[in-house]
Amino acid sequence: MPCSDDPLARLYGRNALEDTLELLWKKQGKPGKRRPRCGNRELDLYVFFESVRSFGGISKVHQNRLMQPIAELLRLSLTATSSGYSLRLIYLKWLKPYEKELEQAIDESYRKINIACESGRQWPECIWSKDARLPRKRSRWKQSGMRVCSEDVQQENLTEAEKAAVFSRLSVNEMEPEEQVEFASLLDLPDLFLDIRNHILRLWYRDVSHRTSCSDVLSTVPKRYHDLTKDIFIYLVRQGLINFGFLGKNQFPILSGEQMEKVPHVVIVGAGIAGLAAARQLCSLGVKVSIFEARDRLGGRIYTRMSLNNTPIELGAMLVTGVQQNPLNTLCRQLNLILEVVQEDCPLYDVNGCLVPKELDILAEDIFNDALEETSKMRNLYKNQRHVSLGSILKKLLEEKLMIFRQTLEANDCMKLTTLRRLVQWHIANLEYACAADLENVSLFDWDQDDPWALEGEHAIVQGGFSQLVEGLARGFEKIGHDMDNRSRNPCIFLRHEVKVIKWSSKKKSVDRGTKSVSKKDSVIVKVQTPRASMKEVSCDCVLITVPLGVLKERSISFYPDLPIWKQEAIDSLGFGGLNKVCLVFEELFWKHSIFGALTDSSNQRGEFYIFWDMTKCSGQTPVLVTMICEPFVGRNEIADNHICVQRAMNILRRIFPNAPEPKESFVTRWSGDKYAGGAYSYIGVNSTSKTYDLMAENVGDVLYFAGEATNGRYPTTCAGAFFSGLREAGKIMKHLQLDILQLENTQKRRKVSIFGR
Ligand SMILES: Cc1cc2nc3c(=O)[nH]c(=O)nc-3n(C[C@H](O)[C@H](O)[C@H](O)COP(=O)(O)OP(=O)(O)OC[C@H]3O[C@@H](n4cnc5c(N)ncnc54)[C@H](O)[C@@H]3O)c2cc1C
Repeated sequence: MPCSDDPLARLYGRNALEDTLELLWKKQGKPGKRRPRCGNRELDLYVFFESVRSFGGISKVHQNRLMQPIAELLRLSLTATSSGYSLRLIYLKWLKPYEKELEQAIDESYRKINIACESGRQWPECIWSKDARLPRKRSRWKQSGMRVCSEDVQQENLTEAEKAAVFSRLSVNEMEPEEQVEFASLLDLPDLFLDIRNHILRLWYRDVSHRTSCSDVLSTVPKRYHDLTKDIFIYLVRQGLINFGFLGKNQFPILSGEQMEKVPHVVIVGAGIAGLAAARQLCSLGVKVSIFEARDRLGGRIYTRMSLNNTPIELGAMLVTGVQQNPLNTLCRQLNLILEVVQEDCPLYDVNGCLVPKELDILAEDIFNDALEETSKMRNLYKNQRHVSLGSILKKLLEEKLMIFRQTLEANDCMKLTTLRRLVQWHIANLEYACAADLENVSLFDWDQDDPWALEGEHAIVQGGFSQLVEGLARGFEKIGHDMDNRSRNPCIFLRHEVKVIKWSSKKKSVDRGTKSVSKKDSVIVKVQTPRASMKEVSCDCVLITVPLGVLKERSISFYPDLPIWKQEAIDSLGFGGLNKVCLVFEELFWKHSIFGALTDSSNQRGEFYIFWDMTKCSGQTPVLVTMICEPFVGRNEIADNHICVQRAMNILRRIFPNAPEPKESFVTRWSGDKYAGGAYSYIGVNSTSKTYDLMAENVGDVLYFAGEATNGRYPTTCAGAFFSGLREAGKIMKHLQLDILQLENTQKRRKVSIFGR
């Protein structure tokens, strides 16, 4: 029987090994035999035994000198000679005498689980790979086709559990740094941790429309591992890795009036995706949550407006970036929404309206990418000048490359160089779109610090509009748009309620372990301006602030006492830039590409209407084009009238399509001038570093928590990053308030779950 590639089967195999060894030791009068150690750590006997077996037994391992790869499977950093020798001795002493019994017991456990899988009883379905053997390699998958309904993500060579781990952005066969901290006692047995963790993730990803309960998980796992499984389950819930989003009707427990008094109360400022993600997570655990939102709508920088003929127009975010690993993909599955993958091909039109010849287009892209690559090598050269900008170095390098190219040209070929210059400007604009900043303000050192965490997969748009995700997250919350007087037992979102003042104290609070409630003595006071412009005070145990960085920079919310200096400095130094859209609704479709670019004459216009996105698929019918205005040209367009912005966009479009008709409807955004946004998204400016994001995320004195796009250094700028940050802070608050996730689960079961989720 080969080793299993399935974590659950491995858990049963491990359990069988442990049972058998204990029995045999007991028979020999050696109960509770201590575990062998090697390289200063406890040896994982199950992995050891199965690895030796998969290599054909200890004699073969010895003959063929295979102990080194086995040491690697055991994660031992031993030299070839010492590992071979000591491991062999350990095997001969601890496992060899029991080989037969162990083989029988493990194989029997594999057989049983196989039968259970085939008959669909008792254990959940397992992927059983006949040739699978340790180690499991993390592999990637091919990009999928045009339409993604996420369950059809076909990942090659990955088992179901491995897919679940990859979906969760976790390493399949390594403990993540956070996991190592939380489960330090398992550092010697990471495979045990990983098998349980990956198994739980798999159960969740099998059906993300329902809550995966701890008892569901325990019913599948050998008793020996129940305590550990509970801990890992709680950790995964707290980290927002399972049981997030919209989980059917029975999501929120109903609290009696008396319970409402006792449970902790959390105020969330802002009903963007970060605030809603946190609110949903906290409510599902029985926390009393009140969300205050200054606008009269949900979603913040996710804003789908309906045109006159009911066509969804994305005025804010429009792309689900990296669909395969994006948690918003899971939300789309839960809400039965369809994601349409965007074709990446982006032909570029020159100022004369003709397509740029392919070879020139490729050449310009190569020049740009080479120069960009070289900027990272320049970091060493400028390491003592932290304020050097990406723009200053990149532009120098580009100029050098263009000069070299010029020397290769014939005298009559100078047109080529001019086009090449325009193309290079286009690429600069495109990077300024991604950064929401003039590259002259972007840090040379850290601008791309989030690259290692880029989410896998293509980009996609949400059919019907992005705001549906936000509406989904807000299901079950009562929306109150008038002066607040919350008698409702439902969790509430108070629209048109602007938080003006937050009074807080960093004094430690006492948590009553009996009731798990936090003493109200030092609670935070939040002052809110209601729709009728009166001020109300609300007290709570802690506040989660999810307002955009632009709002914090403006100091539109006053803190008493002031925020600590480190926090205020982080707010002041992190960059926050602009991006606007002009959305054009047409009667008929007259373009053929999903995305296309337009070159401009002068670098002084490079980011104005330089790219056009076909958003027709968002509605499915009405032709819509969206074009961008990027930094550093956002300001001058925000002061222009709408019709002027539309005409500027149309002028560019008519260079390409001279007969383009007037749009029948148009929308122009002004995110930088928006009082409740102050810009589009964050970037690492010349005064900040990647660490600034960590400071943005740090809570102040267990009472002020911060979420939102600008608090997520791994996934900044995006909706996914904002969503993650909401879950992250909900997890921190759960931990601080000592919320007992399992106790809540049991209470819900006893009450047969009364709900107010619709
Ligand atoms: C034009 C544009 C295009 C974008 N494109 C994409 C894209 O394609 N893909 C992508 O992933 N991301 C994109 N983004 C970024 C994305 O929209 C954001 O990262 C994300 O929506 C941020 O969510 P959030 O919850 O952190 O903040 P927000 O959505 O801004 O939510 C914060 C909320 O706080 C509220 N608020 C502010 N002040 C107060 C106050 N005093 N009291 C109460 N409430 C207050 C605001 O009204 C807002 O609703 C784009 C952004 C813009 C502007």
